[in-house]
Amino acid sequence: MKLHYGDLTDSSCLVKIISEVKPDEIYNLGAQSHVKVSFDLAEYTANVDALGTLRIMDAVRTVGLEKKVRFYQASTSELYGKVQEVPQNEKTPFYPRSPYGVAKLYAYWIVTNYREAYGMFACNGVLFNHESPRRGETFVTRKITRSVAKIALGQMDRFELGNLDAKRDWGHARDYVEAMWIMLQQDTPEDFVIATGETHSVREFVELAFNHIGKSIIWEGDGVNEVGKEKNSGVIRVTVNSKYYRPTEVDLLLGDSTKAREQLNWKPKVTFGELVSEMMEADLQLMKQNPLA
Ligand SMILES: C[C@H]1O[C@H](OP(=O)(O)OP(=O)(O)OC[C@H]2O[C@@H](n3cnc4c(=O)[nH]c(N)nc43)[C@H](O)[C@@H]2O)[C@@H](O)[C@@H](O)C1=O
Repeated sequence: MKLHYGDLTDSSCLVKIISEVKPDEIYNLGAQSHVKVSFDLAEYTANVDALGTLRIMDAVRTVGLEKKVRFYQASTSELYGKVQEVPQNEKTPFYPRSPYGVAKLYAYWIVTNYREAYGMFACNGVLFNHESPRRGETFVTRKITRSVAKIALGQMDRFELGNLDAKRDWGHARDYVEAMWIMLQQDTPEDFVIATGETHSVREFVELAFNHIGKSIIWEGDGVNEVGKEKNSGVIRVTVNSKYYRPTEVDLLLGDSTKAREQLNWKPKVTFGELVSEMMEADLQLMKQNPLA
């Protein structure tokens, strides 16, 4: 395996890498992927997430591999944003709610357009949130499991979150990466929703993470004044800080992956409870080994 340095904002390096490697498959997972950050870095997010996708596809055409390369685009449930129906499937209209979502909307359509215009084997995987112990520390699931692990080990007293009512269809990244690969092994390129079909609130994720360390959380107050307390001791473990709110929020995501289940014979293997446990165990280990992690 060889690592090539490159950047989605640099067309010439993309052409060089693709002409050297002559790949059979390309998985475009590159992005500024943090939704909240995209409000502060809107132009950069558009450049990387929207035009970056165009740059890769054009690089494939420039080197004459458009009939050979299979291309996977990391599309996202953030396209549904202010959801127009519940649950969301491949036919649900899009209504993105962040610069990230809008950039990914461009990417979705340029993939579709290049597939139709140039006969490229290109697929949009419309993946709902997928998590694992490798999740970045500033995404809500990992932020919770890291913080709860630190609380269990006496390294932290409490932590802050934003909107506790947001609901997400959270699956395990391992299952979802398998779906990406299966999409590219088909006879024809198509778009697929990948989701568990279950939705849970941030609040529920917190409760399960604390259950994993033998603690129950009860909630008191409203909005920014809400707190999560340990049921037995009354110690406050979670507070709300409005700095984590987004200017426009995606309140509820729930995916319908019937098409993938029927056509790709794909289904998620890891349950929500197993996902939270795996992430908790990994962060307990990490914080034991390195309290400064
Ligand atoms: C599919 C999609 O999945 C991800 O996007 P995301 O859903 O925005 O992920 P997240 O973990 O940042 O937020 C989930 C929810 O949790 C709420 N929330 C509350 N309190 C905090 C908090 O303290 N931090 C964060 N980050 N979120 C918080 C927040 O307001 C939101 O409603 C990316 O991979 C993206 O690239 C992607 O494509």
